[in-house]
Amino acid sequence: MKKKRQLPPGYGDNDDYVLQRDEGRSAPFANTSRPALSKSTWTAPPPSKKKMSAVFLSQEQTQILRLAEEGHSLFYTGSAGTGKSVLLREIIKALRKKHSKNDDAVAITASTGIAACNIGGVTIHSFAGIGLGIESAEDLAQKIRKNKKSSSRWLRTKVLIIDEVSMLDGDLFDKLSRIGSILRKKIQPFGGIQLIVTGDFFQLPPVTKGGAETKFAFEATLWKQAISRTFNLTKVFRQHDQVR
Ligand SMILES: Nc1ncnc2c1ncn2[C@@H]1O[C@H](COP(=O)(O)OP(=O)(O)OP(=O)(O)O)[C@@H](O)[C@H]1O
Repeated sequence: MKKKRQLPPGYGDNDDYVLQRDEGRSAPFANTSRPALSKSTWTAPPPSKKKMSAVFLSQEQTQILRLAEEGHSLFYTGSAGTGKSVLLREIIKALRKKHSKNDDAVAITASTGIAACNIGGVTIHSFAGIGLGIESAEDLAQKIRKNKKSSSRWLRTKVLIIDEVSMLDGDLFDKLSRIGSILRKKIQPFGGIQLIVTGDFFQLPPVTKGGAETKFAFEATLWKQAISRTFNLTKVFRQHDQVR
């Protein structure tokens, strides 16, 4: 039976920023209630001899960037073209600068190899050193301990970025969180690592295991504990004729 799609918890909980519930998103691309493509998006800055920043983040993007810099664990989403990737690149830049003394502080990962490539990262499986990740969290943690590279990565990471989270299985999210707690000897989810998670749960779902029912990451037991803020980007930047 087809699973009913639902929004992650936290939508609308947050009063720092407008988190608009976009009811129309259960029928992606076919709904008129989505924000109209903005005409006043961005005009290229005038040519100048001085090096200028190419991106001017919107107010909602800036708000998320600021919270990421302050160390909050957050999830942000938004439909296609709302600038999730652009924002992620800015967050990575800012957090790398913040943790410039530790090269391993910012771990950039995604649920799939292609998505990871797009952001210059690795898959979450590769970061975690879990292989296929079939074993229990305890067994996997034991295995990771024997691998110096993987275990030191877990210990040195301060921020874990996960892109395309819609394709990450909820049980795996819980497992990774427990592994982090075991290896870092801290009870908090992911052993206290800051999480920056993004993706669109209305785009790509997790891969099914031989037809088995999949659990979205936001349905994970530890999702709510691990993610303190949830944001929905609403301003669409991509124009109709723009190719992805
Ligand atoms: N703050 C901004 N100012 C101007 N243009 C922006 C801004 N943010 C994003 N864009 C532009 O909007 C387009 C879509 O951005 P981006 O690819 O980051 O969206 P996305 O949400 O990741 O889309 P998708 O989910 O389809 O991958 C790009 O052309 C990008 O350059």
